[in-house]
Amino acid sequence: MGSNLSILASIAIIRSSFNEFIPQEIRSYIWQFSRRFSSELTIVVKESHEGSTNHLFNALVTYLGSNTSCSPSSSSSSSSSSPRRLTVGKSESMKVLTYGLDRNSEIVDVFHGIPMKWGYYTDFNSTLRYELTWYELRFHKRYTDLVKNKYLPYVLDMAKRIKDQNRMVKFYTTRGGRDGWSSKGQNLDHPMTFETLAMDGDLKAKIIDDIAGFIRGKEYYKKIGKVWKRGYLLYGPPGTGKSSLIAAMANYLNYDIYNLNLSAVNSDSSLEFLLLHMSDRSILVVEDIDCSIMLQNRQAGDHQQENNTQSSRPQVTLSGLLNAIDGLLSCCGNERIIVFTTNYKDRIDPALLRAGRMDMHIYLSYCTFSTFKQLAVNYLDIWDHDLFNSIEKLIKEVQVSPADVAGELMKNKDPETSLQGLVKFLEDKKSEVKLQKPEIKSEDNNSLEQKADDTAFENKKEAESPKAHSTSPKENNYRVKGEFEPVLESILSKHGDIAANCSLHSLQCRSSLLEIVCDIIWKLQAAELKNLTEIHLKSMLNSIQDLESIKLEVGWLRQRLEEIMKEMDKQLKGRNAETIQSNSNGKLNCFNSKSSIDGLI
Ligand SMILES: Nc1ncnc2c1ncn2[C@@H]1O[C@H](COP(=O)(O)OP(=O)(O)OP(=O)(O)O)[C@@H](O)[C@H]1O
Repeated sequence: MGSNLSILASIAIIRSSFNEFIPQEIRSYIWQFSRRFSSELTIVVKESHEGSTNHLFNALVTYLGSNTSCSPSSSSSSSSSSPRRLTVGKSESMKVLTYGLDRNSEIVDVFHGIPMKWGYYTDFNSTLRYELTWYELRFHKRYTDLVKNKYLPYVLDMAKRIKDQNRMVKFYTTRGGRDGWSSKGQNLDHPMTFETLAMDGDLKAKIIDDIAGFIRGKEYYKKIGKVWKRGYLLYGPPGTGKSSLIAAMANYLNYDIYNLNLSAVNSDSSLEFLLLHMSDRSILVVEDIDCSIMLQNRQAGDHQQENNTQSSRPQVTLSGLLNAIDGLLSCCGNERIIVFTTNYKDRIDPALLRAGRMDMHIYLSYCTFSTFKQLAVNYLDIWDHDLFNSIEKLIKEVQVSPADVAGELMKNKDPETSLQGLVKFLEDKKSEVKLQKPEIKSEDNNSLEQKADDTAFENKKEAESPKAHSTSPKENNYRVKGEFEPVLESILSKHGDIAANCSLHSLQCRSSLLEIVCDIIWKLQAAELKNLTEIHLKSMLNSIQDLESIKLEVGWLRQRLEEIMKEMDKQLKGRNAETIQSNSNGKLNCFNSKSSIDGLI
């Protein structure tokens, strides 16, 4: 293969010298004469075709240009020899320098082991005062079908990919109403990549795998009859990297971002209009989906009416959004990614979150030690330091976002000073939390959220207390998400090993079931209790009944959920219809959170 290539390269050099020194007319005559005896076929690709732009010509400019600069297009199915003269330039819409064949130069592209001999020629037409340019492809006649059916489509496809890879990612925003997207789009100059994004290694690898699988999945999606799109829900506290992850995705895929501000869209038809005017290979982002519109109220009845009572301006409805995501409308685009972000996953209607709409739910957590270590590499260029041990200990004790940590690390370029600053910041946070304890415990504080915090705090305190627990997740080797560990610890401590008699025996299955229980407790004790709806409660009860059916001992939790359900019924019945419509929408607005989980764990 190597010697073949060098022979072909030498031929190309001789040909290009020949082109430089022999006049065009004589060259044409010689070629025509020699081709009578040749087994080669020549295909000519002109700049325009049937009166309009020839896309194959433009694709060749990109494809052959990239081959000359040894860029990624030299895939396993194709390799090429280098030409002697190149052109080079950079346009505003490209991230990199782009190369091209210079006039009258040639290159051999080897496709599946077969030489494809390309030449780029120009001729000045003095009558039209116009320079004609064209590419010629020469290959052995026996490969005609291969060239037509495989090679040329391959060139078109590769050129598109190379162009997409090299072009600047654009960022579009909604202009409101029927005005569509901001017309030109801004160049997205966000430097975040998966290399610089600080995140636990496994999760990062899982996300990259998922995205890579998606972009390779054209045939698979076609085969299973699904629209080629994928949804990601990014949730977690502020400053944990949701927007950064979106930027990393866009830079990895080289997809444009369409940032959809739902509150600026005044009807379902405007939303349709916007989605129809997005390009393929793009990411649709709806940030803070829980705040954008009153999407969580689907179960309460007529949305339009509901929305109109809450705001004088009509808005997008939940069914409009669902239709946009996976109704017929979604078939109008290909290779699209939809990303929702929220700080409060529980506030989103489950219909929006189900698989097929949001295929992967990604929790962005508070800063862990491994996240910190990546930030230290990014910001200070250090992999280790004497202060790392203290930081590891402190980071486990306080909840700080990667944004908080990044902010501290940015304050000083000297690692010692910067890390000392971070240690101080974490210690201050720790003592702030300690100072807040008596405040939260204050008897006369009746606010629902604080009571919920209070209970959460009590549980955390119990989990942190040095008093030995009779059963701990670690003792049982149960593995649950980090944020559930204290909850599980409290459950096991109060109720013993509730999975001991479970009919599923593997540790992994039991851990997953315990995560469901923790999730329910978490939801009950979290500050979002005021948003608890009847539908949420019913779904929790269903899960608990399923868990009981496989002998998980969660009768205590079922009983409590039933009590809450009864209380909710009582409250809803007690209110008059008008109040229900304007206020509660089936939510447990004034249920006392403390009593909902008091004594549970
Ligand atoms: N995981 C991370 N890796 C690297 N930098 C991060 C990460 N998380 C946050 N940062 C830093 O903090 C800044 C804010 O983070 P970002 O906007 O991505 O958080 P967010 O979760 O989207 O916040 P919000 O919920 O408030 O919108 C980023 O510009 C970045 O500098």
